[in-house]
Amino acid sequence: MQKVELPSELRQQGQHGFRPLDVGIVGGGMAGLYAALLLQRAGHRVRIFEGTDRVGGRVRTHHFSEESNQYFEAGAMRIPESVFHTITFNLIKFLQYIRPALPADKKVRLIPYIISAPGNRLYVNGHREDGYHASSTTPADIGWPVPEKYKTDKAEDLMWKAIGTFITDLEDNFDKGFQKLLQFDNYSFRFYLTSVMGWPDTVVDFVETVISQSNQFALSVTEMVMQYMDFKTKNWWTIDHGMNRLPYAMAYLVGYKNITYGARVTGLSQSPGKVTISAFGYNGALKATFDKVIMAIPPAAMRMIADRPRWDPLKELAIRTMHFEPLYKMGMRFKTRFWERVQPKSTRGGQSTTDLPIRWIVYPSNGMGTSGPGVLLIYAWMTDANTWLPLTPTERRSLALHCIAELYQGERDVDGSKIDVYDLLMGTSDAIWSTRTATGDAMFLPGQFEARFEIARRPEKNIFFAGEHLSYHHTWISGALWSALYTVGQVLGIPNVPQLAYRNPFKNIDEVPDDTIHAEPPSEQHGWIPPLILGSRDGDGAVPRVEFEFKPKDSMFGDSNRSRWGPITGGPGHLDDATFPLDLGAGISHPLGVEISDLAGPHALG
Ligand SMILES: Cc1cc2nc3c(=O)[nH]c(=O)nc-3n(C[C@H](O)[C@H](O)[C@H](O)COP(=O)(O)OP(=O)(O)OC[C@H]3O[C@@H](n4cnc5c(N)ncnc54)[C@H](O)[C@@H]3O)c2cc1C
Repeated sequence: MQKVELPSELRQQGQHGFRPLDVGIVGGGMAGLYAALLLQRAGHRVRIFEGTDRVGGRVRTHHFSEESNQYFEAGAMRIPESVFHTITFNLIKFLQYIRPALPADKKVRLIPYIISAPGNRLYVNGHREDGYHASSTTPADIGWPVPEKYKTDKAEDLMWKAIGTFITDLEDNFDKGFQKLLQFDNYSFRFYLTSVMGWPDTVVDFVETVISQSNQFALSVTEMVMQYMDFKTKNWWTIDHGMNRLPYAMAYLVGYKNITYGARVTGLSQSPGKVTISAFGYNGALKATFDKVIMAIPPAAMRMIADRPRWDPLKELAIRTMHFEPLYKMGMRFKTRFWERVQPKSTRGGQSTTDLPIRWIVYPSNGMGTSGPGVLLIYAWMTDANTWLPLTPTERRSLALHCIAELYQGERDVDGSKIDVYDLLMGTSDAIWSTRTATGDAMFLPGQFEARFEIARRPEKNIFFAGEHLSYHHTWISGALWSALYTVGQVLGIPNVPQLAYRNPFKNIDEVPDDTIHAEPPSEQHGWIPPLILGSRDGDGAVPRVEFEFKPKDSMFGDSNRSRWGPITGGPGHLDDATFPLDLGAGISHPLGVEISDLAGPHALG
């Protein structure tokens, strides 16, 4: 047996007499799932309450059909290979190397994501331009009216002049760099560009149009710098068969018996050393009492929990004001991957930029070069996303088709036929991230990092808070994971909880054979077996011992079951898996998940 050593904090915990905590986690997105696995790795028992019928939250792949590559990412779609995303890559490695291995349909495999490619287009104010690297466009290229001295400046060079120094500082030393950045937190990015950089408005507008989306520069300097530091990354990745694989693999490891679906948490109450969660679903109402609770939900969802303690006024202010921007995505399935066939400007992967309502067209990096149908993605942020909200699903489909038709007007397929997108369309599906849940992405307004961030992630006795918005790295999965890591540290009272990684929690991994992963406890010969459990493999050892009460909704049961009506209770010592509900029924009485509208193409509708 190899000699392995656990991080001292976890070791100490074992030596001082370990008592597993029962932790309730509200929200089965990336933050909730990651927190669950970290806690289980440290020997604690968790139960996730998820309001919808699936885990993953804003990581969501929508499949049009079972055939390969017929999907689009309604939520997260790509991971930049940059230092701030190491936590995500580490998680992926952990999932890849864990033994026993994940079932085939949960395996997570990275494939390259192409961020830009020859043939990508730029179409602004009716000007067409080869948009390969849209950010290298100059005002002169697209006839944008700017003072003479800016006419031949590339958008990316202008942007680098404005924020390059911040990014270099962050890369050198994140904490110091972030403090420096915070000096400008009260400035909107637009104000910074005009007042500190001295740019004329027209130059600001040009850069915002080509590099970003409408009104993004109203966000804080801090937010914009953090957002743009990743976009200069060269290598990007996505997950084969869809990003869904990531949360689904995590949920499998957490153990399905530790997740209750369709459970919208509507109440929280605190008593000394305990927190009681009330959840409501189509099938009934549930109350369960835990040692600690992590709220891994966005602030707007937190606001919708009316029945909860009122905390510090500044915390309530933070929950009320932390800004999220709307995001809109539509997957459009066509009979051919015409964008890869159109002559002469065909393209594989990358994205086109336009000022039309569709804003960005993302060409799939999966299935490139295959024949048969393919799926395009259109993607709009903030004000550009809002445009879509008042339209009906059919109007949204018509508008998107109209825009695509304008972009490919008069062009021909490699076989000589005219590109007729109306005829080629097989179906659309879209996701409006801002309607039901107010969860686009966290995008802080001026002053919000400085004044809202720390108080928002401060625990309230035994209630803790996690989620992408409580990280420095908004809009990314890595932000959600970082926030969970930090929060689990608060829960356990350990400052540096190791990430889930191929090499953790062992320090001297070099002595551990490559095919051994750290879900297996080291041997007893080291004097102590670490409390290392995972819900999928540790049987009832991983199931929380909690008191609970479940009141099934009468109408759900026929007369023969009448004797089961009324509260079902359970608690430490007599917990019975079968009675702790694993699904309260989702989506009917409390629609909570993102709205996804599926439509067939206009011709299919006849
Ligand atoms: C359109 C879009 C594109 C994105 N693109 C990328 C990308 O390319 N790369 C990248 O890394 N990241 C991307 N992101 C960001 C990334 O998806 C998020 O940062 C991350 O998934 C957020 O995870 P979370 O756990 O903090 O929140 P969420 O995913 O929002 O999870 C919260 C969960 O809580 C549940 N919930 C809410 N209220 C309740 C309640 N009262 N009771 C019970 N459950 C509740 C929700 O249903 C949800 O499942 C994108 C996001 C979107 C929306």
